[in-house]
Amino acid sequence: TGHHWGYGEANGPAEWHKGYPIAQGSRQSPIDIVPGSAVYDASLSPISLFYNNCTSVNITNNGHSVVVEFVDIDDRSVIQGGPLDNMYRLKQFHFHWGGKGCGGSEHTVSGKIYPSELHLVHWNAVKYKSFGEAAAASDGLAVLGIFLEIGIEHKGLHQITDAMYMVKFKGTVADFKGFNPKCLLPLSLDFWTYPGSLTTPPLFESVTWIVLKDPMFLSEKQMGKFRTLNFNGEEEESRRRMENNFRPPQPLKGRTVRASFR
Ligand SMILES: Cc1cc(=S)c(O)co1
Ligand SMILES: [Zn+2]
Repeated sequence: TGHHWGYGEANGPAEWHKGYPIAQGSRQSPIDIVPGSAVYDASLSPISLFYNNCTSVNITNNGHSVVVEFVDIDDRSVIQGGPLDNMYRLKQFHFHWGGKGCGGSEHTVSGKIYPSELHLVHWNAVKYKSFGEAAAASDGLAVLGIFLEIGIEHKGLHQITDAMYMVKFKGTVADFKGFNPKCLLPLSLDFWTYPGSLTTPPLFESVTWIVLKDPMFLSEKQMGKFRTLNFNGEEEESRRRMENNFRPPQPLKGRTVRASFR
């Protein structure tokens, strides 16, 4: 059916406003984070991640990214603290990345773009009955953003990059049990936070963003495995390598970015 959004010339971020007018809204994501302009807020408590009983279910290629999904029928894996008024349930995580030698993060820091960015998506199950309902509510989602930087290989990431051959094409899914994303966190949980949106259509302005200051590191070889994924389905003749699946920074429109650290 019709024209679907993507990251190509004809259907990429610059075109999304045609199908999703909120793309030009007042709290869109990502943004360029300028540390010098962030406001230190001593009232921000530390972020707490209770992932010890998290239950990963599968890994899938949805034609836009590679996604690991979790059981979210109870509060077994939640994020709380920081700017959040209550706990939010972990639903899935996914990545955005660039082409070889190129940037691919969505948030930038004083214009610096990272090779990739990990998004851990959580929803407010205290106030809303489903992810879908929460995703459309101004305080419905909390996304933890973690930059990826090229460096030493990441031991915890191997389980993910080793599974990518099973989800090469759009619409493929594979079992992916027993993965705890806690292993992906950097040492420091210092963060910036601001009110924003999903970075893909429908671009709902429902996300409290929590972006960690420090990146996690992975090797170029591991980063290369992300680029073995395809945007296209196995049956499509046009083979399109999955890369540059990131939305560029959007206007701040008067928003304040708060910092949990001095
Ligand atoms: C729910 C969701 C959140 C983000 S940030 C994304 O890229 C896709 O879907
Ligand atoms: Zn994302």
